[in-house]
Amino acid sequence: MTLELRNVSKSFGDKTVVRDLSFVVPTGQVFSLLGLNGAGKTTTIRMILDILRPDSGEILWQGRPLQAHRLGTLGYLPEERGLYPQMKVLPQLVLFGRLQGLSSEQARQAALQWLERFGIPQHRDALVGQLSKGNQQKIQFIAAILHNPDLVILDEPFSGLDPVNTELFKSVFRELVEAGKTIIFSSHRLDHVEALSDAVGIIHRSELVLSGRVQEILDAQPPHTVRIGADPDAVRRLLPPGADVRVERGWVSVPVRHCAPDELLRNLVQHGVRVTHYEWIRPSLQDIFLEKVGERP
Ligand SMILES: Nc1ncnc2c1ncn2[C@@H]1O[C@H](COP(=O)(O)OP(=O)(O)OP(=O)(O)O)[C@@H](O)[C@H]1O
Repeated sequence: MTLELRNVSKSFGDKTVVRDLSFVVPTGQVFSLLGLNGAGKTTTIRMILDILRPDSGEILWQGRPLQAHRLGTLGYLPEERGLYPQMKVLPQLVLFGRLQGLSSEQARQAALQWLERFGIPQHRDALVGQLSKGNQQKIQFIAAILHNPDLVILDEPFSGLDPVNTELFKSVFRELVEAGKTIIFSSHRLDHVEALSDAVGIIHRSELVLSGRVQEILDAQPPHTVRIGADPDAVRRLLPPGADVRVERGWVSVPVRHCAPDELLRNLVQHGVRVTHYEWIRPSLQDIFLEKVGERP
């Protein structure tokens, strides 16, 4: 009961864009695809959607090719807007619902519920092209999930959203997870990825360079920094000259490679320095990503 990519490759001309990609997403899990611009994420998503055919390899949902499943199995939010700007919101959502196998009435009821959930029932009769960017993104999101698909693919779902709407999208996202949906999503916002995903795959130059459960990847990293609540000068005095001591918002940070953390804490206490906080910091997903791709995103 999974989405499975087995040794999938795709080239355009002589350029290989996805090379021998394999991963498994169990039903009900959230899997994030990460990578720099041009790494091959959207191409991978398009192959899962059967918009593009892999040159080799297989893509299976519940053990069968996606085309073999009933209409409406899949919901997709594309990175580029895919709406009709000259069409009104409600008729447009009804159209999308019907294309996914709903009756007009089912599509209308679902659209009205989701417009309410996203806080924009008043826009049902507006032209889509006249809505703000964030509200168009809400319509795009509704179009992806209106027909209650089992597999939901979201390409950059949070782009163009203000902080309030980002939180709203996150809460809808969590509701989809609670409802047992399998979700594949791609985002350059690694804080969202860390907060929302069960597992990630990092694609770099067309290849999967790291994949696994987020918590296991994070737990496997040794701490790289000590964050201390204490007088920065007192900390500096107890470190070798030239140690990289940073002070940010009242916290003192020292890379682990510049101090022996246990010894530093002992020394601080022995020297009577008041320590209000002492924490070992592990690399975040953003740190791990930057290390794997070796470049800034
Ligand atoms: N239809 C196509 N014909 C030729 N090259 C293509 C085609 N589609 C994508 N590419 C190339 O494949 C590479 C991967 O593109 P893709 O859109 O999959 O990257 P991405 O990881 O989604 O990037 P981004 O984060 O910028 O969306 C890019 O170099 C792109 O130019």
